[in-house]
Amino acid sequence: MEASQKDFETAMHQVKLLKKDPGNEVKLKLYALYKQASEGPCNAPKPGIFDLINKAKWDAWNALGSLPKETARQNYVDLVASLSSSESSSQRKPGADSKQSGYETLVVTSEDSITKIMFNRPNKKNAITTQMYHEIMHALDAAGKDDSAFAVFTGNGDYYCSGNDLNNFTNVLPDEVEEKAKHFAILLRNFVDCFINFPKPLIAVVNGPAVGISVTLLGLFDIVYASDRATFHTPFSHLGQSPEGCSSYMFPKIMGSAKAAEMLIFGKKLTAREAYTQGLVSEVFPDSTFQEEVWTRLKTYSQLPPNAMKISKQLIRNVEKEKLHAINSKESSILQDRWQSDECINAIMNFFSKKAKL
Ligand SMILES: CCCC/C=C/CC(=O)SCCNC(=O)CCNC(=O)[C@H](O)C(C)(C)COP(=O)(O)OP(=O)(O)OC[C@H]1O[C@@H](n2cnc3c(N)ncnc32)[C@H](O)[C@@H]1OP(=O)(O)O
Repeated sequence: MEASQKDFETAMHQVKLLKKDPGNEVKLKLYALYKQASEGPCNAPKPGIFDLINKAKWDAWNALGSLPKETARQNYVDLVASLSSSESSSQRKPGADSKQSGYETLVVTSEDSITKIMFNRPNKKNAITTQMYHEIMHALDAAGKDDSAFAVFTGNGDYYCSGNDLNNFTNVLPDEVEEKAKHFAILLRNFVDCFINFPKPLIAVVNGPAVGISVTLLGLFDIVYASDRATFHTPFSHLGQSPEGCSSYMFPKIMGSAKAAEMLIFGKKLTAREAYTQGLVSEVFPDSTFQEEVWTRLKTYSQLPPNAMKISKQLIRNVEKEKLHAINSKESSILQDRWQSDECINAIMNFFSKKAKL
């Protein structure tokens, strides 16, 4: 059920009862969601650069873009619920719903036999930092072993995920480039291996635009539900890079080589409907009812016998597992070279000099 105005007001009251200061990042998130839910997209003039507090608040609100009021209200209620529940977790009975601790870039929750892994850097469009890669690997490992029926990825805020955080490649001295590239190739390979190996059904709830590695990985997901606001974009050539996440194999297999080439070589951005037509997405929902429809459906599916679902997923996927590992290894090693190329280094510098936003 979508959060009502009454739920929203109750949550506003609950915030005041929190005993622990949730920290500035969370407070900014609460502020932004509150403003978006009550007033809609940011319409206030941007504060001056020296007005630090008001600028941080404005940035947080503005980062929510055109997120619908209802979704903001729901996210606000969910966030307050997760803050309240983590405060009272010491009194909670074992087995009850819980937000898992130890994550800074994700919100990981277990509810209704579903492990939900939410990218949680909405101000940065959920770009994946090195820390986030590690947290995702950790969350997947735990979700594979816990008693949930399946795992669901989604994004907080207006984006699903803007792909690799390009800051991962900045502040590297010239004589460190080779070593860093090797380090990231190993990280990438290990990261994608976790998706190839994940033993249970893996579902993506694509709440908004998806870029780069967050798109390519979808070929390794079992079901992809998308809001009609979502887009799918892999600007590898623009960045002097090449495909990863086994997309060089999975995308041609899913959508045919001609369509895959438009995405992977030319960086063609697909709408949710196009991604559905091309077989990358299982179903598209209107954004206004997306969360309610998808989660109602997933809660029903999560009551199916978990072992049967797990065995079916493995039957479908395991035939190609070794091949996927080999492809992942090859893609990672090619990227290791690409990251050291002038094409790639210049493209990343352009992004940060704001000349070439993709
Ligand atoms: C180690 C393994 C490596 C695996 C390799 C994977 C390859 C890829 O994933 S390639 C794809 C990389 N991603 C991109 O190229 C996207 C870059 N971002 C953008 O083009 C735009 O930010 C956007 C289209 C996603 C959103 O544009 P919009 O105008 O709406 O918002 P912004 O003001 O640009 O973004 C807000 C804020 O977030 C920062 N940000 C967003 N995405 C990234 C990113 N991928 N890396 C770093 N930072 C990102 C953006 O800089 C803004 O930050 P400030 O508010 O501080 O300016």
